[in-house]
Amino acid sequence: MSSHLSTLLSRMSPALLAVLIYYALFRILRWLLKPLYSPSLLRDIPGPRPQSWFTGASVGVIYPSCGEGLTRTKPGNLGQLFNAKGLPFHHDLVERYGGMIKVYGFFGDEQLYISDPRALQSILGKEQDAYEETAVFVETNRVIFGPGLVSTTVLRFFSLSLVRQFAPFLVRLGPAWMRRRLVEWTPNAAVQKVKRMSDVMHQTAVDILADAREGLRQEENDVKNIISLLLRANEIASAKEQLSETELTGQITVMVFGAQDTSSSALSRLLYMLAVRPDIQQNIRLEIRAAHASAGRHLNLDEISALPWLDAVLKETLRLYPPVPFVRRSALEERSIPFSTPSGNVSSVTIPRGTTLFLGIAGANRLQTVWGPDAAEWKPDRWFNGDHKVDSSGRRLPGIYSGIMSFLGGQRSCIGYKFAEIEIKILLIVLVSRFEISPTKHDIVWNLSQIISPSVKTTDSGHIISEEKGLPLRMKLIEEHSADTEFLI
Ligand code: HEM
Repeated sequence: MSSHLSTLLSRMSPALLAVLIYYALFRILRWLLKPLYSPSLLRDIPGPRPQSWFTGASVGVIYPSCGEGLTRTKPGNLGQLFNAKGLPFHHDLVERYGGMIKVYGFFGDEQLYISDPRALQSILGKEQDAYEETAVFVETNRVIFGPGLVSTTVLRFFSLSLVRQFAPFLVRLGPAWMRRRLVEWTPNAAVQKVKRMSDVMHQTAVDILADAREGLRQEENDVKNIISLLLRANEIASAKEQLSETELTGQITVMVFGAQDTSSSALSRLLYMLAVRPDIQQNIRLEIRAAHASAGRHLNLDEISALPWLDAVLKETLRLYPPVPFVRRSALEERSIPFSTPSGNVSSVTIPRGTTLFLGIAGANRLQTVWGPDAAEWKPDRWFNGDHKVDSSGRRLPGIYSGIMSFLGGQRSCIGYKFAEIEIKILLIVLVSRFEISPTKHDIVWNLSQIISPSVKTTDSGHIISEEKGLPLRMKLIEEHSADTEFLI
């Protein structure tokens, strides 16, 4: 390939070559100077000062509360928004600058970080057709969840979170088999780990499809699980609408893994909160016992839904600790986004086509204007105090689940939120009625990736010396249940 290029260049007349080089330089210069002659439409939006033009400057300040992981990164770096230890940074950002914030991506690219209810209503509501998932999100998912498409990382010196930004470009590097080879040859442990993960996900999806087909064959029409229903619907769809085998596998992967890590993240945080708050754990236990005593049999879905402490604890934990703290969108065309200013007035900002928006799920879930001055505290009983989930101008957050944003809102909100709710409640009923849950002496940290996950931190003189994924908790069997062979649920 390079010999072709050098042959081509050697045959080109020097004059033509010079014109091409000058033209390329002109385009680059024009792009670099654009901010000087065309003032930014986002110039009045507050936000942290840019410090690095190349990697984007998310913040001009190092937040002491962000922990060692963040203070170790260079200031003014996209890595801060995507840093594994960057959760407090996201919280501080919204507390400091409010619901509409300007942050910076690569090459000074201006982006918005939005938690304001009015703006979110517009983006996820009546204007939702003007926004789409970012190319980064789509391509990364295609790379990781799509079969044989592992092609992210030839840039071994970048961390994976940063590499994610390059996925849209890298995914165009030739056909799938070539990208696969590139990844196989990349001498980087993180890249190889993603490749193995992707392979396991793909193989699992293939196995699930095969099992579902076998189940359908044996049980004919009496199959009710979601994957068999999908397969059957696909079989009877017209040829034009039918999903290919690759698309089917991709759907299964997204469904299984979109459901798994989010739910397990939520459950981890719930168990942890109950461990550190034995009083509230006991409230749940008592109401479960009372419900069992009055029903005298397994609780049905309505009876489970009617347990007030269980419900309040789930809502409050998902509010304060959403497993997915933000999602991103890209503007398909120029749009105006209305938002409330700190003084309570309505303002608006016009965003150019292609602007990247961070939809701040965690930020919106903690807005004092919506949740009150104790917004940053875990207080399940706030859910007993009536509906105060509107901001000062009467705006509700457009979250699909009780006005919290954890499952998002609008047409691309979580399709599995009801399933997640009931699944988590059933698991908690089983665990809390059988075990007393308490914390261990381990130091737990909550890591930010696309989804939050816990790990155990070992420190020496204030420095992290090791970290291991997991959440050790003490589970003590409650005496009266030691002879149980069956749970009442
Ligand atoms: C606590 C558990 C869960 C949380 C916090 C959660 C959160 C979310 C969020 C925030 C989104 C929007 C992502 C975006 O637009 O970028 C989403 C989408 C999605 N979720 Fe969940 N989810 C959970 C459980 C589940 C379960 C159990 C399933 C499946 C049974 C599921 C399936 C999906 C799917 C397929 C989408 C994509 C929907 C679309 O793009 O149209 N999720 N989820």
